[in-house]
Amino acid sequence: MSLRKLALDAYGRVMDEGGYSNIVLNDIIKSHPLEANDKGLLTEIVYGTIAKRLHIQYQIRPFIRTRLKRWQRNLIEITVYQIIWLDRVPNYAAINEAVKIAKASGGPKDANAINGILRNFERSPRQDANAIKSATKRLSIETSIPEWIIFHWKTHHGIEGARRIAEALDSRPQMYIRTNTSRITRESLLSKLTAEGLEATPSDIHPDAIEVDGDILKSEGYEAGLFSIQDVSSMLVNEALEPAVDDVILDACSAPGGKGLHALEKATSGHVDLSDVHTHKLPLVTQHAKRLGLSNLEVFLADAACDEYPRLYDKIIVDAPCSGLGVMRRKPEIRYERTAEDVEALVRLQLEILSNVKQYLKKDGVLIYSTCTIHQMENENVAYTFKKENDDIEFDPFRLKAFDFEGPYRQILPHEADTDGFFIARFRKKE
Ligand SMILES: C[S@@+](CC[C@H](N)C(=O)[O-])C[C@H]1O[C@@H](n2cnc3c(N)ncnc32)[C@H](O)[C@@H]1O
Repeated sequence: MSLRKLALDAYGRVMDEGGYSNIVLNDIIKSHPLEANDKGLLTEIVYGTIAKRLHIQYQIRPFIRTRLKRWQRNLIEITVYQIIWLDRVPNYAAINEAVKIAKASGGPKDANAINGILRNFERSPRQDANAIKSATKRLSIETSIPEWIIFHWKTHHGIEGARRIAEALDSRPQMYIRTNTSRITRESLLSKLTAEGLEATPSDIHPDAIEVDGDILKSEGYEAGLFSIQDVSSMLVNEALEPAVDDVILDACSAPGGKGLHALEKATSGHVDLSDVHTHKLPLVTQHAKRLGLSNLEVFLADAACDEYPRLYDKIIVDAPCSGLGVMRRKPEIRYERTAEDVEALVRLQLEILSNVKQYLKKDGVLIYSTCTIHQMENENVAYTFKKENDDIEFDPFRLKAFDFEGPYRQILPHEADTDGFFIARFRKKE
C-alpha cells in the first residue's frame, strides 16, 4: 500500500473513529514494514495534518463547492498539509498521489473532483488570516486550536499570553527520559547513553531528567530498566511530593505508572500502591515496575472517586483524569475531542476523587493534585474548592527550584521551559 494511502487510513482512524494518533501509527508501522525515511514521512503527514487541521480547512474552504465524503475530505486535508508545510515533497507529486488514491478508492469521477480542488488550491494565493477581525478566531485559525480553548486562555492570560501558550504547543516536543535513581545515577546513565552513540544532555529542570534525541527505546538501558520515558514537567510531581525513603504512598490514578513508579524509585524501603479504574491499563503499570526492578508495590483496580483503600498513606498522588490541553504537542487530536462541557464533568470527577482519597491520608500526610492541562477550572478552581469543602485540608507550599517557585500550587505553561503544560497543587491533612 502506498505511503499516502497509509497516511489517509491513519488520519481517518484518528479523526473519524476516535483512535489515538500514537497507537494508530504504531499499529500501521508494525504491520507495514517501511524504510526509516518513509516512517518519518508518514508520521509527519499524520501528526502534522491533525495539528494543522483547522488552518487547512480554513485555507481550502473557498475551493470546495460540493458536499464531500469523509475520505475525500481527509484526502484533501493530508494533501494540503503536504503542499503548505512539506518542502521536501513537490506539490505535483503530492497531488498526483492524491488523485491516484481517489481513483482507486472511488473512481474516475472522484479522481477528477479531487484533482480540480487541489489544483485550484495550489495555483491560488493563500487566505490571509490577518483579515479575520476577531483576535480569538484569528489565533484559533493560525494555530488550529479550537476557539473555546483560545477564549479560555485569553480570559486568564490575555491574548498575548494565549498566543504564547498556543504557539509553544504548536512546536515539536523535546523528548526526556527519567533516570531510575534506584538503579543508576544520572551521570552514569549519561555516560552509557553517550557510549551507545545517543545524544543525551542533563536537564536543568529536574535532577533525574535527561534530554534525548533519536530512537531512545533502542538503548540497552531501556530494557535493563535504567530509565523511563516521561516529560520533565511530570517529573516535577516528585519534587513537590518529596518522597522519604520509607514512605507509604498511594498513586490513585496511576496508569501507566509514571508518577507512582518515580515515587517508588525514591521510597526504596517504603511501599507504593498503584491503582486505576481501568482494568486493561493495570498490566502496563506492572510491566513498567518489573522492567524498572521495583518490587515493593501493589497494583490494583480501584475507582478513586468511591472505592475504599486497604491502608492509610503518608502521601497520596492524584494525577487526575483531565482535559489534557497541556499535551497537545504529543497528542494533537486532543484539542478536537474535548468540549467546554467535558471540562465541567471532569471538574466534578476530580473533586470526587480528591474527597474520597483524602480519607486514606494519615494526619499530617501530603496530597498532591496534578493535571496535564491548562484550564483554570480543572486546576486552580479545583484546588481552592477542595480546600474550601474540606476543613481538615490545608494548602502546603512546595518548591520547584528550576522555576524559582515556592507556593501551594503552580501552573506550568509550555513556553516557560519548553515542557508540556502542567499543574501541581500540594495539600496537607491537618493534625
Ligand atoms: C493522567 S492519567 C495518569 C497518568 C499516570 N499518573 C502516569 O503518570 O503515568 C489519569 C489516569 O486516571 C485514570 N482514571 C480515570 N478515572 C479514574 C477514577 N475514577 N479512579 C481511578 N483512576 C481513574 C485513567 O485511567 C488514567 O490512567
